[in-house]
Formats: sequence, C-alpha cells, structure tokens
Amino acid sequence: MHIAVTGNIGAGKTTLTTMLSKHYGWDAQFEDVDHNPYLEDFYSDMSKWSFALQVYFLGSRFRQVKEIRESGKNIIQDRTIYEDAHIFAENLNDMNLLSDRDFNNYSSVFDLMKTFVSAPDLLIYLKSDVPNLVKKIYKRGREYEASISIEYLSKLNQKYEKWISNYTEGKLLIIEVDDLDFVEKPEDFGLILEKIEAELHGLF
Ligand SMILES: Nc1ncnc2c1ncn2[C@@H]1O[C@H](COP(=O)(O)OP(=O)(O)O)[C@@H](O)[C@H]1O
Ligand SMILES: Nc1ncnc2c1ncn2[C@H]1C[C@H](O)[C@@H](COP(=O)(O)O)O1
Repeated sequence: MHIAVTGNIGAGKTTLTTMLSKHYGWDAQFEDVDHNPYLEDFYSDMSKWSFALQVYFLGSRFRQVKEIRESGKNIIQDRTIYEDAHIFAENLNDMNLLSDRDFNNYSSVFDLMKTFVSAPDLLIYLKSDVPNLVKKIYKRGREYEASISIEYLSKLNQKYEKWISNYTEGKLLIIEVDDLDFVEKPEDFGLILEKIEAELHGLF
C-alpha cells in the first residue's frame, strides 16, 4: 500500500504523514528539507537558485520512488514527484523565475522519469486557504520561509486546484483542513481515518 499526502506549503502534510505512519505502523517518507543544500539560498534569490533546487528535489523524489517500488512495504509519503514538476517548476517558469530553456530541460528529464513512477494507491490532498497556510508557516517558524509571499502561495494554490481537478491517475481524497485541528483534536484525526478507510475499503 502506498499513500501520498499532497498540498501547499504549510497545509499539514508532514504532521499528517507522521500521525498516519504511527497510527498504521507504516514507514514514512519525508521531503529532503533540513539537509537540502539549496532551499535557504532559493528563498533568498529564487531566480538564481530555482534550477538547482528543482534538479535537487527531482533527484531526491525519484530516489523515493525507487525505494517505494523496491521495498514492497506499506508507505506513507509526504509530497509526490508530480508536485515538483506540475506545481513548483511550472509556477517558477510562469513567474519568470525559471527560464524557458531551463524549464524545458527540466521537463524532458521529468517526462523520462515519469515513465518509472506509479501513482499512489491513494492521494490525500490537504486543501487550505492562503491565510491559514501563512499562519501555519509562521507557527512552524523556519526562518528562511519568512520571505514567502502571499502571491507565491496563491499561485501555488491555483496550480494545486488545477492539478487536482485533472488528477485521474488513482484514488483521490480531498480534505479541507482549515476547519480541522487533527493535531489537538483526536475526533478530527478520527474523521480523517474514517475517510481514508472508506476510500481504501477492501485493501486494508
Ligand atoms: N490541522 C492542523 N491544525 C493545527 N495545526 C496544524 C494542522 N496541520 C498542521 N499544523 C501545524 O502547522 C505547521 C505546518 O505543518 P506541516 O505539517 O509542517 O505542513 P507541511 O508539511 O504541509 O508544510 C506545523 O507547526 C503543524 O503543527
Ligand atoms: N519542487 C520544489 N520547488 C520549490 N520549493 C519546494 C519544492 N518542494 C518543496 N519545496 C519547499 C517548500 C517548503 O519551503 C519546503 C518544504 O515543503 P513543505 O510543503 O513545507 O513540506 O520545501
């Protein structure tokens, strides 16, 4: 079984991935954030570092894809490789922070990698409004994320909505998280578990 949690920056992916992995006793795969050699530089100068960061995330995410294929274990994954290409790289190109030449180069590598990627059994999209994303990013308190603009988050949210509305690769569960506090309220976490189990009925 492979479940992936998707959503904008600050939506709660890492928190929910951790809770689900503990609850079901499954392995968790997290994004390469704390040891990422480009992320901090990227936020100080997006145009300069966008290509290097995208190549880094693509490689790191493809390594996870390979591990999922080879491990045969039940895995819950924090963000997918699709988001790097269809959300982040595309948005940077739209914002002229990643040139057409670099974006085309990146996309041809991504298209090749995609042929090895299997969709998760279930994709859980954590949908959140920009003001709530801002609050959670602030609460998390990574210093280099203080420069993230409302415009950047809004554009990413628009990309997420478009991508999710066209997602047909596998089962999809959309959870509106703004009125849920699955961290402090066990009943809210319970609601999420019920929805997951309804989607995966028969596979558990
Ligand atoms: N549903 C929620 N209710 C309250 N706080 C939340 C919720 N989801 C996430 N948080 C908090 O918001 C911050 C960002 O969450 P995180 O899981 O790191 O998001 P992501 O991995 O999507 O960027 C963390 O401090 C986390 O504790
Ligand atoms: N592909 C990406 N391009 C730019 N930035 C990215 C990409 N993937 C992740 N990120 C950033 C966004 C956040 O600052 C950190 C961690 O993501 P989060 O949504 O908070 O788990 O990496």
